[in-house]
Amino acid sequence: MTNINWFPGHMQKARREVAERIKQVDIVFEVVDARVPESSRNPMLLSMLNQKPRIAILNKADLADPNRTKQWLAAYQAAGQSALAIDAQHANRLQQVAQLATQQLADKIARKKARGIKNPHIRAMCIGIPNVGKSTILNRLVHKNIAVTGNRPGVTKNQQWLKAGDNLDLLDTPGILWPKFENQQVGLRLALSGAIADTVFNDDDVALWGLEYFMREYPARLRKAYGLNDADLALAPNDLMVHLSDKLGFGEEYDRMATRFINDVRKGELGRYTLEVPEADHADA
Ligand SMILES: Nc1nc2c(ncn2[C@@H]2O[C@H](COP(=O)(O)OP(=O)(O)OP(=O)(O)O)[C@@H](O)[C@H]2O)c(=O)[nH]1
Repeated sequence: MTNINWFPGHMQKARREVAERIKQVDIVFEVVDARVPESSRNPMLLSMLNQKPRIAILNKADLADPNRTKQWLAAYQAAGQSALAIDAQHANRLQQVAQLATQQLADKIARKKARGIKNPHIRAMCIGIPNVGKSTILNRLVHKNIAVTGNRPGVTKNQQWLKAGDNLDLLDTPGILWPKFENQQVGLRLALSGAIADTVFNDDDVALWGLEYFMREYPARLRKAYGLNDADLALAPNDLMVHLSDKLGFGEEYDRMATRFINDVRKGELGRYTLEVPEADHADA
């Protein structure tokens, strides 16, 4: 996992580099974490795209709540945005990436064919915040086709195109954007899911926020994972944390309990979860 301190200078440089590379592709694969589809995107990408087509790839769908993933895909669809949920780790549904890109660029491909180009190639790149799985997707897509397709005119010399299918070429390095902590909730969601491991938050705050979220949204998971009953789940989150600490043998070492809870969530001990649902007016999804 890339560990980057996003100082303003870094952000500007990353932004410039990504914007420059976007110019070289026909379509952008915007990779997000399916457990935090909104919080793990940088809204600034939209302005950098300059109308360039994009496919939202909700990666790590194996860790996310399947019902909520469906809701997210429906929200994207309702907003006219093509989106796909995949599990790059296990190479699940990856072939749909190329299919969707071909569909979305059908007009452009047809125009090229009309000009006599027999097999027009689509040029694409993965973009996203750290740790969402950009490199895994890239590696999986080029897996069987590791051959480098060579430099193209107008492309920075040290950048290469990798063959990712019969008519799909991928830029060899993904574009990294910084996470955007628009509000505290965004940061807490990213921290709890482990989308971003190092944040300004301490474990106590992240764990308490997470426990409250699970009590509200996924109480049955807590019940099962920690053997809790109705009375336990009726406690205030703070009191439940104290109760859990006692129950799991951490006593008054609440910080250890907090870390344990966060790790349980991240490792999937509490099942598959998604920490946000699409808003009704999810206009720019
Ligand atoms: N469970 C699960 N894990 C995944 C999936 N895709 C990637 N990972 C894991 O997520 C971690 C980050 O994946 P990377 O491909 O390195 O992510 P990246 O976006 O390239 O990260 P940076 O290099 O930090 O920008 C790795 O441990 C991967 O194994 C997925 O679909 N499911």
